[in-house]
Amino acid sequence: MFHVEQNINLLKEYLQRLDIHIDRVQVERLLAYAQLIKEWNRKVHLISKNDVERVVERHIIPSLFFEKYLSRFSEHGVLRILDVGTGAGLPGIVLAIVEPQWKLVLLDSSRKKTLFLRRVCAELEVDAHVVCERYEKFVEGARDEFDWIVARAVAPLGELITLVRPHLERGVRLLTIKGLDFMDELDGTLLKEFRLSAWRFDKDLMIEDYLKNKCLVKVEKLYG
Ligand SMILES: C[S@@+](CC[C@H](N)C(=O)[O-])C[C@H]1O[C@@H](n2cnc3c(N)ncnc32)[C@H](O)[C@@H]1O
Repeated sequence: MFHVEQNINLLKEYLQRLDIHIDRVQVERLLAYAQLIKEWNRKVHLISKNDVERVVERHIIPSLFFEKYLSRFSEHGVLRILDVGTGAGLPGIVLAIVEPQWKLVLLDSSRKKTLFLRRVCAELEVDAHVVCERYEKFVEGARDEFDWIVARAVAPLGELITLVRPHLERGVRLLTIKGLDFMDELDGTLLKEFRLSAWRFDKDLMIEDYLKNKCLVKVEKLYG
């Protein structure tokens, strides 16, 4: 059973704690999205079975962290964001719901998952461009410019940086979410080329243990 009341309350609590202001329709869309994940997860492996009842705290709220961080860069306009390995649309769909003026491209190599994403966009009137392709192929023909790449649970940090290197070398920044021990996932030689900054949410802000040891990591190419 999906604990609707509990999820609404948790979501509202975090929106307030994170100082994110969205209207009632957007809150309903986030919850409807959580419900669609739950329903589709029976036939398509979108998230771990253990997370189905906790989709709000395990998936929606961590995706809101991305929004909170990125929103400071959008004061002067629209952000163009590529979500690499978006899976069920995390964090991309959440960003598209909360920041409908941002331009989101949701990339995943799984046909079934992109089918799900197209359904979410149609059913919830979410404006995002869904692409079913491997990043390595996508980048060959990529014409679009992006400000940021976001990625969650796609690969260990060193592998992720190596994967999206073509965009990092063009000045696009990467934002990902990791455990506090993220440096263990990295070959030190990458630090000669890339600057890493970690951003941790105030521990007191977190009411769910699962979220306490997470941080956002920004990666950008060093020049000079
Ligand atoms: C563990 S899932 C995580 C999905 C989602 N970001 C989340 O946080 O739940 C990783 C996803 O990355 C996709 N993926 C992995 N490598 C990829 C690549 N090189 N290009 C495109 N998609 C990739 C997989 O198909 C899978 O859906």
